[in-house]
Amino acid sequence: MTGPIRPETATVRLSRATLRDLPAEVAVPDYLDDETPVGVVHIGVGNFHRSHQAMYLDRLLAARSDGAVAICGIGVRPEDRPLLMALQEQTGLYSLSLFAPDGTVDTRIIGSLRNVLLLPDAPDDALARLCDPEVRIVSLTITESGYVEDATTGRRAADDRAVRVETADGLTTPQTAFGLIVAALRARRTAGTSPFTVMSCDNIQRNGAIARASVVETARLVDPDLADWIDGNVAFPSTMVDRITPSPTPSQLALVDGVLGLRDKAPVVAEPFVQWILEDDFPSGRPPLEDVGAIFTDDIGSYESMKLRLLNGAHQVLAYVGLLRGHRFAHEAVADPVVRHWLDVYWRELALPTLDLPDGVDGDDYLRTLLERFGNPAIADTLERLATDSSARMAKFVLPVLVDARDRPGFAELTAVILESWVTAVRSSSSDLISSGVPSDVHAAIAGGSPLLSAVDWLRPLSADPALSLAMTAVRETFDALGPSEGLERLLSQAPGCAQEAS
Ligand SMILES: NC(=O)c1ccc[n+]([C@@H]2O[C@H](COP(=O)([O-])OP(=O)(O)OC[C@H]3O[C@@H](n4cnc5c(N)ncnc54)[C@H](O)[C@@H]3O)[C@@H](O)[C@H]2O)c1
Ligand SMILES: O=P(O)(O)OC[C@@H](O)[C@@H](O)[C@H](O)[C@H](O)CO
Repeated sequence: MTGPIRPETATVRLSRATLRDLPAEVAVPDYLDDETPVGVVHIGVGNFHRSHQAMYLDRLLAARSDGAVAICGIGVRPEDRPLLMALQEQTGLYSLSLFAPDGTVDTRIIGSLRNVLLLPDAPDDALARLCDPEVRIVSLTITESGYVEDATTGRRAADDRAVRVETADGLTTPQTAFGLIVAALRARRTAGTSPFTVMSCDNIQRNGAIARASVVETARLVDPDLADWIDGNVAFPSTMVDRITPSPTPSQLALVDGVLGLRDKAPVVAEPFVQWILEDDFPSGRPPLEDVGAIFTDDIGSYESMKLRLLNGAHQVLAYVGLLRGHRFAHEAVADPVVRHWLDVYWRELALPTLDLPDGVDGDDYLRTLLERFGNPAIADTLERLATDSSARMAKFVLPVLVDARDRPGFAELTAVILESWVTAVRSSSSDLISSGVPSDVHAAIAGGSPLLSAVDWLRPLSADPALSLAMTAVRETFDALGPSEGLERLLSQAPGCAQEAS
């Protein structure tokens, strides 16, 4: 979803030299000439990293905080080349514009990304960066599908084609994020340099454990002793990250151009809301992120579950029900009473009862804030973005709710609507982004009309529920008879909890 990369024009470009030409209301970094070291290497320099972690480090650098560090960004996929080149030309500078629901836009230039490089173009430089003793953290936003080992889905590093290729030659030329991390940890161990901490910032429950398994099992394919050393000596804290960060729309790009008065080829737009909760497990040291709003906790699991089930899970329901109701943007979908009500049913009948909320968090407040965030028209989040990579997202965000909600009243009927809306929206979508995120087993089940519950691997935990199969047939019949949009309206009137007005 990274992009768009904007074409070359004659317009003056964002650069260190043109910072002084920006209007006074655009905050600019005044720390670019200092000697602050690069202390973090980040893999996956997409939109989100630049609206979130890079912004937190920008705040620390701007405050001249002890322990502030700059970032080196690395892309591992050739598709990242245009964005990374644009950032290189701008010496890592880019604008971050926060679009508030009232239409105000707050733009600042972020300077924490000291340099960027692409692994396939500069493998030696990339490895050298990770081996620099000043680097204490290697962080990741490589999407949920980027992790190669996951006990809950049965995914194994040994089955990953790219990992197999790079480990077959002993990781002399790492190609993946995990190959690069393992090669660097091996070199640091040999050199007697303490290991860095690996920090996943992807939306995955227990992202630290999934990152650990992905690194350790990649290492095991090259050297079992190294794998055990990594397992015993490297920290993998879990994190919960939150800020809705879509790809900019053309009108947002035009607005950012107008604000800057010059051309930024790599702008980021996001909502004003931001949250970062971390497990405090950084034995090699870390920046004082708590000074700029991050929260360290011993209770990371309950923050993760809350966010993944209530926000990301609801994004899935919103996307498929919203698409079937004919909407394009998240804010349009939540303004539709039928979609809004389905969201409320998902939250109150299924997701919320499965959660132990973190101390001090009120569920009603959290949901109210989510509705405001989803309803932000200025951010213009598309349902297409939310429906991308849908099979992985349904498995990670929605399935855990459904598994834990099996004894809830109305479970079969509500789950049937969620699953059938997903399949129907995916089947009827003309978007390549949406259909390419659905693996072949799901496509085969959809095309062959075979029962979804037994055909799709990640749905197996629900496959032994005959009431659910029956309810899914009933939903399909309603969609066939009335069309999905009207069908959703009809089914809503029969859904448990819908007599109560959505709060
Ligand atoms: N965008 C958001 O609102 C948001 C909010 C919270 C968390 N996140 C997390 O950040 C991730 C990235 O989101 P984004 O908005 O930056 O997306 P993006 O499309 O802008 O960037 C994705 C990045 O991931 C990299 N990537 C994808 N697959 C990879 C793989 N197999 N190996 C290595 N790198 C890979 C890409 O090269 C790119 O750099 C999400 O999947 C999610 O886990 C995003
Ligand atoms: O980016 P993903 O794949 O984790 O999920 C899609 C959206 O739900 C997600 O990007 C949210 O916008 C984000 O998690 C908000 O913090």
